Order: sequence, then structure tokens, then C-alpha cells
Amino acid sequence: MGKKKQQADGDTYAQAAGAIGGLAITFGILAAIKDKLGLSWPATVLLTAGALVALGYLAWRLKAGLSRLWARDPQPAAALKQDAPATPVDEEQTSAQAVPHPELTAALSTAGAIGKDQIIRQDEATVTGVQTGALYEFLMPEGRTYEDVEKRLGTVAGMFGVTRLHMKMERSRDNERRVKLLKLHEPPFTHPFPAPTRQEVATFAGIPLGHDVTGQLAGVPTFDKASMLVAGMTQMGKTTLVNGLITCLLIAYGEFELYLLDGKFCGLTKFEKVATRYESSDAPAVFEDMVDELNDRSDNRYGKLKDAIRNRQPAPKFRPVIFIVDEAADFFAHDESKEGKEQARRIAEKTRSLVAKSLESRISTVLMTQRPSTNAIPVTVRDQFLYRLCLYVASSGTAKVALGDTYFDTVAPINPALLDPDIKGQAVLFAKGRSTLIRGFNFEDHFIWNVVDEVQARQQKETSQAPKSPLQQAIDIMRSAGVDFMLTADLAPALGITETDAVERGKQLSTLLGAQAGRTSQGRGYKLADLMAAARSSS
Ligand SMILES: Nc1ncnc2c1ncn2[C@@H]1O[C@H](COP(=O)(O)OP(=O)(O)OP(=O)(O)O)[C@@H](O)[C@H]1O
Repeated sequence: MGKKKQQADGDTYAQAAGAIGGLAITFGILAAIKDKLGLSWPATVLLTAGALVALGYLAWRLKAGLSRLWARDPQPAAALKQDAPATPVDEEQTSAQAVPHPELTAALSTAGAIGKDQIIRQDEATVTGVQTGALYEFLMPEGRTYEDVEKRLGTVAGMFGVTRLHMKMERSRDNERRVKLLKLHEPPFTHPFPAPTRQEVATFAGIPLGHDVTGQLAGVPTFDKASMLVAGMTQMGKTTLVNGLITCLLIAYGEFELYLLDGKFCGLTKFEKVATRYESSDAPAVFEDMVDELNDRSDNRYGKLKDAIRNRQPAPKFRPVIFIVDEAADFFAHDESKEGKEQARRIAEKTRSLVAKSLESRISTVLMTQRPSTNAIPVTVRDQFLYRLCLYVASSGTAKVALGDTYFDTVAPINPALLDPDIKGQAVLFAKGRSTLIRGFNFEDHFIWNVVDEVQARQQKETSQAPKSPLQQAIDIMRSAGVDFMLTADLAPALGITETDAVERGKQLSTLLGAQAGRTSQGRGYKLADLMAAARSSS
């Protein structure tokens, strides 16, 4: 109202001013016009009045126009927004964003990964074509997480018209709702991936065991405090996979000792040169002897650990030992005789103890078997394995024997019975509750030979530089003399003991070697085999 009144006052003033101005001019110029035009007075007055009215009107329009221009100052954006009707715009935006991604929404809703009233939003999902398939990246609706998809991955795969083997899922590190899902165009490993280079193995975070379905290296974070069971039917690629594993360990695991038992006689022979102990045998007694030796080393290490704790010293650092057995099932088998059963029970218990103690002793065990039947590897032993690998097996029941009775109740299990037996080396790696489909490496022979030669050269250099213990010196003395036994009377002076009293000399030698002499028909002395066993178990 106030605004309107102000405007009316302004208009009146303008009109009045126009009129006064007009009158002033009127008299001045009326005569001039009359003279100039030669008109009569009435005609001159009328013409002039008309011109003045027109001028006054023009002045008023001009002022009104200028006032409007000045009044058009820019208004603050917030004020504009407040004045604007908010709801229609917001509603429009929301309905544009909430468009469902048709394929993902339908698949996840039918699979039960999201509720019937929930959607995967189009603007929160991307589908990218990659070399091996299609990569779906999306956000689950609020209240849901990636686990809802992972738990039903088999069903989700079915909704996409493929199998669980075609799907690979990854969780995001930044958001529990974010899901990365790879759907392969072809069955996994239809095309082989080239074996990795040394550089790739060395830079992998952990120990690689094979390629995953996208060709990335996949494996376990460490072999420290861990043991592994590898099962699969004959000719499926166990030995090749484990040869690949040993090669990767030699490249990437730093210093460690290898104990190899080649139950198939030549599966692990390539690594004999760098093994601390290599045996090629299917005799249970050989297996038991190796397990005994490693249990002794383990006990010795536990003893040292205890001493360190008692004396409040830092825990000693032990060199890792990896014990690998190709075809272990034979060693647990028995001939139904009383003695056979007793031996099998004893071996099972010793093996269980070795695997269980790997936690602190840094002695890891890898057992392979081509007979993953119920009693091939005793359950007490099998349950100790932190990592399990299962290559193709004929049935889900056999897969359970290898991977654990409750395997199919774990998150997103992969059934090894569904693997293509013609694509060798494929395996389900079950580690830390998660399953990954991999294909073991098939390294060229010359690649493995080069790695082995390098490690052997390094080991020889180290041995030649390390100061020798009296025990090692005694072993060297007996070896160079070509004897299996040496009398105390001969060995003591060779190690610098000058005592002449036989009893005292024996005591000094026994203390120096950390081993007890034995009595034979020749007299008291030391067997080479005993000294070597003592040397192994003391480290
Ligand atoms: N990753 C792989 N890529 C290509 N070929 C492979 C692969 N793994 C294994 N093979 C081939 O499959 C065959 C069987 O492999 P391997 O001897 O390792 O199987 P296995 O399971 O140890 O057999 P068995 O238990 O009978 O000794 C070999 O000819 C090997 O070359």
C-alpha cells in the first residue's frame, strides 16, 4: 500500500511540474510561434498546449522508467529461494535420482539380497565392460551391506544366468554398502594366464598360489604360523601347484628351511638341492622319522622360548621351516593288523601335534593328498590346517573332507565338484573363512632351475661364512674321514680337548657337543647319524 501511495505522489508532482513548465514556456514562445507560423491566436494556443501536454507526459514516463530501473537492485539468492515454491523442484530431483537399476534391482531382490520394497539406484550403480567380463559397482540400499550379496552369491549368479564360478565379489574398504561384482563372460580360466615374473611374485603382498579368475595373483598373506592341506583327485594339478608354491617361497619368503617328503618319488625332486632334508619314499617309517625330527626341533624351540620368557629376554627369532609332503594319505593308512593300526594312530597323533605347534615354532606343514576320502587324512590332523586348497573332486562330500564338514555353510562357498576337470590346476582356496577360485602356476622348468640354483649359491655362501659349531666341526671331521662312527678318544683331541683322563675327557666332549656318547663293541664314541640329528634339532 505505502509503496503505491509514494508512486502516486511522484506522478502528481511530475504532472504539476510539467504543467508549470509548460505555462512558463507557453507565454514566451506563443508569440514567437504565432509570428513564425502566422497562425491565429486560438490555433497557436491549441498547437502549443498540445505540444506541452505531450512534453509533460514524456517527462513523466522518463522519470517513472528511471525509478523502475533503480528499484531493480539484485536480491540475495537465499531470499529468492525462500520466495520460490520449494516442493515441486525437490520432488522432481528425488524422483529423478531414485530410478532403480533394472538388472541389479531385479536380480538382488529375487535373490533376497535386498527387500522387495528396496532398489539399487541407477545413479549409484555402474556397469563397466572389462577384459574378462562385466564389472558391477553399486551401493546397497540403506540398512543393507555387501554381506547380504556375499551370503547369496550362488543365487545371485543364477539370477544373472551364470554359475557361482563365474562370479567374483569384492568388498570396499570405504563403505560397507559398496559392492564390486565381477561376472565372467566365459567359464573361469577358459584362457590360460602366463606364469608370473619374479618381479610380480616378489612384490605380491604375501605368498601367491595362483591366478584368480581375472588374472590377478592370489594367495595367502603369509606362511608364518600357518599350515596347508592340498587335496584333489589324481592328475588334477596338485604337484604342479605345489611346485609353483615352493618356487614362489624361494623367491619371496626370505630365509627358510625346506623339508621335503616325495611320496610320489619324483614330484618334488627339483628342489632337492636346496632342501635341508629330502626323502623320496612311501614308507610310513620315513614319514614318522621326519615328523619326529621336526617335533624335536619344535620342542627345542619351545624350550628356548620358555627360557627367554623366564629370563625376561626378547623372544628368539627362529628360521622358518616348511615341511611339504606329496601324497600323505599313504602314511596314515594301515593294513588292519594290530601293529599297523597302532603305527597309524601314533603317526596321526605326532602329525597333529606338529601341525598344532606350528603356531609358535615357525614350522609349517603342507600335506598333499589325492585321496581325500573320509579317513585318508585323520580329522584330528585335518582340522589343524589354517589354509585348505581343494582341486577338482568328484563330489561335494569329498570336497567337505578336504575343506571341512561345515564348508558349505561358510560365506559364498565354491563347490570344487563343479570345476572343469579338463582345466588343470584349478582349486578352491579356503583361507580365513573366505573362498577364492584360483589356478596354480605352471612355471617352465628352466625358470624353476634358475631360482633353485640361485638359492643354492646363496646357501653355500652363507654356510662358508658362518662360524662352525663344535657339533658341525665333529660332523665335518667324521665326513672327511669317511666314517660313520668315531671313538671319544679320537674325536676329543681333534676338537682341541687335551685332557688325558678318559672320564673327564668324555665329559668335556659331551658338553662341547651337547650330545651323549654311546657304547659300541669298539668302545665309547659318537655316531655320525646321531650328531647330524642333534645338529638339526638344536636349531
Ligand atoms: N596350472 C596348470 N596349467 C597347465 N597344466 C597343468 C597345470 N597344473 C597341472 N597341469 C598338468 O596336469 C597334469 C597333472 O598335473 P600334476 O602331476 O601336477 O597333478 P597331480 O594332481 O599331482 O597328479 P597325481 O596326484 O596323479 O600325481 C600334468 O600334465 C601337468 O602338466
